[in-house]
Amino acid sequence: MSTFFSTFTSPNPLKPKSYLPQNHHFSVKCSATSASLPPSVQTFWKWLNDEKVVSSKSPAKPGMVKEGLGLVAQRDIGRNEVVLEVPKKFWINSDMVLGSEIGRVCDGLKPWISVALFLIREKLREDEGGAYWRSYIDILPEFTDSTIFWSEEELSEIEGTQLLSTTLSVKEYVKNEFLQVQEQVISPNKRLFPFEITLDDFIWAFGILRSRAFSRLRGQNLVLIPLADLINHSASITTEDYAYEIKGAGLFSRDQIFSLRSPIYVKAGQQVLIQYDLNKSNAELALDYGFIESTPDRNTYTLTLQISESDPYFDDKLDIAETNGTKAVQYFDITLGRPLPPKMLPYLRLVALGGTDSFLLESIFRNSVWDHLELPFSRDNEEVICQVVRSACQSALSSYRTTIEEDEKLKGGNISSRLEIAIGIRAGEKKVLQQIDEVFKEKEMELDENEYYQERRLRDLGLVGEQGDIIFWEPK
Ligand SMILES: C[S@@+](CC[C@H](N)C(=O)[O-])C[C@H]1O[C@@H](n2cnc3c(N)ncnc32)[C@H](O)[C@@H]1O
Repeated sequence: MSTFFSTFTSPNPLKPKSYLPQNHHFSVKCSATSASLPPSVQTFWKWLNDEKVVSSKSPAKPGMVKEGLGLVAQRDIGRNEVVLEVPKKFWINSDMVLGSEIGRVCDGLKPWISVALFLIREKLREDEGGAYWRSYIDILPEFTDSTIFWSEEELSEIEGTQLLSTTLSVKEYVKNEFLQVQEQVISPNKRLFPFEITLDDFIWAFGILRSRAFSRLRGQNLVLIPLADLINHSASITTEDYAYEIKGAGLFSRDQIFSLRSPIYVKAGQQVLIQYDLNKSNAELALDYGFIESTPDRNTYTLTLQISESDPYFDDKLDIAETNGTKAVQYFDITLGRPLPPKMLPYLRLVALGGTDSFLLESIFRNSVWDHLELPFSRDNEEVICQVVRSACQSALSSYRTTIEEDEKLKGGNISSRLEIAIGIRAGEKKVLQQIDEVFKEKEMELDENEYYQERRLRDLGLVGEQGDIIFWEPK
């Protein structure tokens, strides 16, 4: 049985927030000095020294910080200065796993599954062969505050949120992948996996990869880089430049190295931090890493709109939607404080089009239909989209257990980090829903003032006077 099984049940959400890294095997009370480093981190650092990845002159080394482990500057580090470099030999990715003892049984597996199997095996094995990666595996946390590690009680704090359904779907996905790999790879190869591997082990490995693997690198879609994966995130670093890259190891070398730079000037003793991803929503941050930001535009809500297959005009509508870069089922991410996505209103008007307005679906309008739908098309059509969206918002708002005001009161109190995430997520989603509702409420109030397609058309033909009156040619 894995050692982390017992710690899998996460801390009580009502427990006071603690910055101590309780998710690692060790517990340390003070911060950022090498003397306070737990033995496992010291062993890891010695391993890296012995392997010549680092030296006493390295600009940064592991330290205890409020986010758990982190990288602490040993001296002043300039903006864009290289903080560490890790040669390919120390990377853990699917290619490396294919060349390892379990490689022959991992051929054809999804990259993340083979790396997960590798991590779990290195964690659970007790034979001599496990010595090489032991010091790295030992510094990996048992869990993070990612919602995939939350207990049912903790998850009940995000009841009604989109994050809850995403978390449950992700866990279901991991479970299905686990059952499959257990049947096809683990069970038939008892010699390679002579220990029990549980779903919790698999969720642990998934959580490690989601929170620590680097992606979008040259030729590397998923790679764990020991040491570099100690870098923590800072909300106040907003530079979009990548802080890390893969490059050649030198002029006369074919080897590759992973290089991490500091995006800002860091004083000796301070933590080196980077921006993980400016484009991730709070729900994504909570799911991947187990933290959120207070920046308003990290709050999003995804509206799913669709052209119903039972719509008598389904084929025409789908053709128009696809010609304009949308689909039969279309997701629109709405962000707090930002305008609606540009294609959302035309899409909504298209979905709602019917009755006497359906002439617009005729093929002679195919090239101009989307332009017409950029503006209110008819009063009926505009009224329908307002009603549909407002009632969807109100129904979604009624599925949360708390109001925004109740959430605001709880914020800032003596609460656990997970409860803080839960409150931030549910308040954020509700704010976005209210914002959407507000937009369509205003549109409802403008229904009588809008100019619709027919009026625009008459005006274009010169048939509407300055005051909006229709010009008739009276017989003289
Ligand atoms: C790449 S690891 C960084 C090393 C990690 N702190 C550790 O102790 O091993 C990413 C994890 O660090 C923690 N973390 C990083 N930045 C954070 C932040 N700004 N606030 C809270 N936790 C953070 C989260 O647990 C996240 O899943």
